[in-house]
Amino acid sequence: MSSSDSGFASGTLQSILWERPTLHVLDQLVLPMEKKYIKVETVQDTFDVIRNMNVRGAPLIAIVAALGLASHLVVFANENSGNDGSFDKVLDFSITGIKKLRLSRPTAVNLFEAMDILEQLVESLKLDLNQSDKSEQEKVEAFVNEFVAKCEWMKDRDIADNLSMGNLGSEYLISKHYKTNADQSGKFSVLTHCNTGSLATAGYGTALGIIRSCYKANLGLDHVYCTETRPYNQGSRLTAFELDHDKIPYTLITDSMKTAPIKAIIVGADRVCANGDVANKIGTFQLSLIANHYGIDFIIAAPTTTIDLSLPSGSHIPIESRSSSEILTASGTLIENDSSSNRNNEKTPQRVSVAVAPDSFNVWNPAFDVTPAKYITAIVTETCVFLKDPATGEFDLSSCKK
Ligand SMILES: CSC[C@H]1O[C@H](OP(=O)(O)O)[C@H](O)[C@@H]1O
Repeated sequence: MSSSDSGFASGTLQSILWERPTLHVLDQLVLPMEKKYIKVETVQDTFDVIRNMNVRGAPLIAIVAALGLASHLVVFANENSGNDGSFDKVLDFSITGIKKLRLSRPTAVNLFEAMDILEQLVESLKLDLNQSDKSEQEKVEAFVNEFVAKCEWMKDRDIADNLSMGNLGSEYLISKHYKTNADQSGKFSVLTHCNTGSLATAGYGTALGIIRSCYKANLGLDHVYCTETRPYNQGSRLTAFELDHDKIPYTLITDSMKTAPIKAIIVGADRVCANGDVANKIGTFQLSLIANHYGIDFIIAAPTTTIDLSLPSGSHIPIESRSSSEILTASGTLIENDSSSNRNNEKTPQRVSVAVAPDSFNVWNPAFDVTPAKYITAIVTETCVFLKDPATGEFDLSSCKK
């Protein structure tokens, strides 16, 4: 089932709609031309919307996985309530769902952090409830309530992290006293890549959250350049849309353009390693080289749920390779076409894909690349801004250096 409205209501940009136990996700494959929510009812639905990138973004992937599993668990528990062995069935269902969702996308560590939390919760509740004198039905009810509450906690934690990161990152940017123009007015612009806003998280965003906070502070940031971010076009379809929606001055540019008058590049992350190497959307690494060539700051914004201290460096990060069709075609939306009008003769957008090369051409489509820590100026999280130790030139992500 999906609810849609063509064009854009002035409502807030909500990547997910959660009304326990029902989950709808905003279909990002048809944004910005169409606002359509998809109801996610099963673990398979959840896997599919993540795998197919109806929803995307490191934090959002984790939260949709958790809430999608929670939604299906409630229905499964109701269908099995009162039957013998229903508690064991619910435990098995949860573990099986967690294992399946771990396979949806490999690079963003947030997904695995969330699945680890849920797996540990299942194990601890299994022990506690089996040691209790509760009935089978009471065990199931207690388990489901705890599981769903934990998933809702992840959603709320993400929003809180983003707001905190926004403040810390804004303070950091302003502390740099960038002077872009001759009048030394302190006005400056930044560039961002891919989408790291409300559409990549449960709300507000990471790098785009910092941009939102800094712009609202009215202490310098007055323009944002965003790259289109081929092949999925997160920048042209999602980030430009978010900036337009928030009335933050922006300019959309191609991925190859590097002539913008910027003072910093600020991007998100899908996985930050122990040494500060970062996996992020393909094209990020070359931006870090450009930043270092021109001597401008290259800043990573990521909640601590994106930090993976188990990996010593970026060479250990699994990089997702996606379908060649995503590169061989440019997807868009057909607006002006008589055949696309509905029975009321209103123009309804139709999603179209146009071939940019024959499908016989050889393609390589890695969704991410790795930026070495040496090209990174700062890593902003919700708890602190990590800077390199001047003595070693290295990040120590186990402690915060403001
Ligand atoms: C807020 S982190 C978003 C992060 O995720 C994006 O990847 P994808 O759109 O493929 O999920 C991109 O790497 C962003 O930086």
